[in-house]
Amino acid sequence: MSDDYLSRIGKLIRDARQHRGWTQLQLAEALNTSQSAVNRIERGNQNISLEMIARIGEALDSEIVSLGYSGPMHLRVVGGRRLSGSIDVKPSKNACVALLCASLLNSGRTVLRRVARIEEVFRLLEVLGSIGVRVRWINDGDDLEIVPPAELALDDIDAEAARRTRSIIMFLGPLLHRVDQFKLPYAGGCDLGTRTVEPHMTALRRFGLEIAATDGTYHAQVDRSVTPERPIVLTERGDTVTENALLAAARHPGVTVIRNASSNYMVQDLCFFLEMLGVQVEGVGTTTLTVHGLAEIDRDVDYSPSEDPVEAMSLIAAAVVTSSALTIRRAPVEFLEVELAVLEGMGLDYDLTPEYAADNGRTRLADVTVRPSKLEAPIDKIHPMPFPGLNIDNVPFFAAIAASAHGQTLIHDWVYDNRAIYLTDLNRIGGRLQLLDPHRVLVEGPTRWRAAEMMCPPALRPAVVILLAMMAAEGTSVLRNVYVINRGYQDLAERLNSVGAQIEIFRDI
Ligand SMILES: CC(=O)N[C@H]1[C@@H](OP(=O)(O)OP(=O)(O)OC[C@H]2O[C@@H](n3ccc(=O)[nH]c3=O)[C@H](O)[C@@H]2O)O[C@H](CO)[C@@H](O)[C@@H]1O
Ligand SMILES: C=C(OP(=O)(O)O)C(=O)O
Repeated sequence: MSDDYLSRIGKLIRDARQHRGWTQLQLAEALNTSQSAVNRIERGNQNISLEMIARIGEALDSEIVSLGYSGPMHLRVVGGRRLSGSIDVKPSKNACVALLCASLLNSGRTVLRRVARIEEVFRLLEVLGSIGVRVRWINDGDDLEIVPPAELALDDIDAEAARRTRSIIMFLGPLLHRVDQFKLPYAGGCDLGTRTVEPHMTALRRFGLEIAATDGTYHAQVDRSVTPERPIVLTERGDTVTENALLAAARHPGVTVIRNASSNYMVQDLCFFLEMLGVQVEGVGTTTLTVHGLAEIDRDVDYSPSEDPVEAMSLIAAAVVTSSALTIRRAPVEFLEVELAVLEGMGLDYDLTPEYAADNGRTRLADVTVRPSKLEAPIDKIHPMPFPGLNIDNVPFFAAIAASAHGQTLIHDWVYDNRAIYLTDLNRIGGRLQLLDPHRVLVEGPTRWRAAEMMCPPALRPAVVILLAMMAAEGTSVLRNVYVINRGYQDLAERLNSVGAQIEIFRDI
């Protein structure tokens, strides 16, 4: 094996070990070897047999080091199959990433239940692990346990992992209370055009944080004499900016008022978690949040993030485009009300069970049963608004649904510069979408989807929309490089197969 291979395998092993929250010594004991041998393997300084790679994979319960699993992942979709039965919605990516950042506020042990095993979470766990936070999957890998160290090793931050996620920006709020001076790599995420971080800087400046951005790095400096005496007025009602302000306010020992706050699902989950940490938050679900912060937080807490409304919408769309009868269980209906009202207007035949509480005790869930329906294009355009409007991340699914409906639908994504453009990839599998300008697409339906082979667009929701259309297209399609889908959905292919889809996963070796 060449040295390059050895160091790549060594890095995979180190990452898998850190995912499990194991020390090198623990892994050495499981393998009946010495800690120095594990250290050499991880540094790529040790020739390693195939048998040893397999044993390490087994010990760490990680496919990362399984042979043949290192290349990009692709999907082969045999379309034209109806779905049936029921499928559960998983906890949301966006709440999970906010809560992982929020765990940095707490010196105690944070347990997060049923955290989605998705790439976005994995990247943040790599970052947390690299700065010395003890993170490990417990209870058969269902739940996460997080224990920050007394001192964070911020100089050792895994910059590569950090740059692959936008959520790293939410480290700023918690970190500004822990260190006076620090560096963070620039935030990444879906390629959706320019996504400003200026609103974050404006909000956090009120807590004394000053940022200079040079060479792909944010250089942060905290002036502890600055505190938010007056209300913080957000210049845009963004989700992560609201969360960052909440995270900063949580450990500001005083009252912080945040106006024009997002009241979206992930913000609510974060507020419920903060309350569990002892931080009182008034106004949850409204656009004014009043936070009674604590200088120190040291509690052992156990929290269950709520289900993902965007995943629920994806599954509803899967049923619609494949003309299937499908029950989507544990859908957070409160965050789907406008979406369901629009679908009802288009003629969707569906019903809802009585509501029940999510495991966080607060979010309202219901099971949605969707039946095959003859859909008509909506009279008015589909456009997003901050909650309680139609969720921006659900807009792409309306493109697929509109393509199944009779007539023309105008989709207006005023938020992102690129996302509407990616929707026109649907034309390569039989869609009739016309880009009017970068924000507006006219969709003509109904569509006779046809199988094709293509690359995923570099954005999560449009990529899933392509997958759904492939499921509706007769014949075999191939969707290449689905990392972007795995950023936000756990085992999507397997779960869709469990309700009748035929999707095969394959990888380059
Ligand atoms: C990790 C996470 O939670 N990500 C979500 C979060 O990202 P996040 O909070 O990072 O969203 P951004 O800050 O990128 O905002 C989205 C876009 O909307 C614009 N904007 C936003 C609010 C507003 O009132 N006016 C305005 O113009 C921003 O300039 C930007 O272009 O919110 C987005 C919008 O709901 C969602 O798509 C993302 O899934
Ligand atoms: C845009 C999205 O996410 P992120 O903010 O993580 O890029 C999304 O979830 O569709």
